[in-house]
Amino acid sequence: MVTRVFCQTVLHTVSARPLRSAILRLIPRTALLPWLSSRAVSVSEWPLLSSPPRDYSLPNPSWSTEMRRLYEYYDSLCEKEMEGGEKKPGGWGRLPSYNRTLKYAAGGKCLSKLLKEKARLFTRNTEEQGAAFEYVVFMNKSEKRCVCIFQAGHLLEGPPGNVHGGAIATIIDTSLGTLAGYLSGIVMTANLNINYCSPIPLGSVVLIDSVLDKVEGRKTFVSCQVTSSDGSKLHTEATGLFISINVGHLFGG
Ligand SMILES: CCCCC/C=C\C/C=C\C/C=C\C/C=C\CCCC(=O)SCCNC(=O)CCNC(=O)[C@H](O)C(C)(C)COP(=O)(O)OP(=O)(O)OC[C@H]1O[C@@H](n2cnc3c(N)ncnc32)[C@H](O)[C@@H]1OP(=O)(O)O
Repeated sequence: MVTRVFCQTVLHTVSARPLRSAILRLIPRTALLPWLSSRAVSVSEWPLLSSPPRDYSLPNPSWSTEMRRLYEYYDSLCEKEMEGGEKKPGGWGRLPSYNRTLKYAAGGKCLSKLLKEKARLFTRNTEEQGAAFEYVVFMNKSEKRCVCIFQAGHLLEGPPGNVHGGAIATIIDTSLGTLAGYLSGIVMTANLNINYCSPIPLGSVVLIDSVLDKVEGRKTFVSCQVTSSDGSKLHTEATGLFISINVGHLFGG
């Protein structure tokens, strides 16, 4: 039962296939239900979850016209199922985003001691829409690239009227970490190198365009540029090194 809930949770919260596979490898094969083995499971197929968790990557009323315009643009590039079951190829896919990665596994044998009930993903830790990090990540698997559309809320102030450098580092880490995790499985940030070129006004919408530079064994090197939404102004540039880990490393192993 616990295993089943854990599997559901992983499938529900982790959209990147390598990362998802890595987590599911933790679970004895015999315990996996046949329907979990090789396919994505839609929310409606999860009878154990009373209500699906909120997907924070979907538009909400706090999103500005520019944020919505960019969302709709990238959404239009996404692979979509058309009438008759045919898939419209697009190359892009939107990654869902939740605030409690392993909430439903909290009753698990070893996980119960390790997971904190009150823990929340840092970038999704307020329910107040528009207050902090409003963002959505679109992934392009074949280009090994992702674009994060980010609207910075009023709680992220650093220099008056502008976004805090730590908040910028956070959304960069999130974008680069999402790309590295999507491509390489479970990873941790080992190094982030950031150049702040021009301030980001609070409330504005920026694009974080991240690409894979190279993979060397356990090391995934990625980089990104943060620009104004029309691409005319460079706000920030960064490189990141992410190291593939075994999941036990997260729990002191
Ligand atoms: C239950 C499972 C749950 C899994 C998660 C599931 C779902 C997630 C879902 C949603 C999340 C959504 C989005 C993700 C968003 C953001 C991601 C945020 C990521 C973070 O916010 S994460 C926190 C900050 N992060 C740390 O807290 C790391 C602390 N740190 C360590 O934990 C270790 O330090 C580690 C693991 C990094 C390496 O340790 P290690 O022992 O495994 O490996 P080792 O040291 O041997 O290094 C191997 C090779 O990397 C080279 N190397 C290492 N470090 C280097 C450096 N700094 N510069 C240059 N090269 C370096 C070595 O030189 C060697 O290279 P070589 O092989 O060539 O010799």
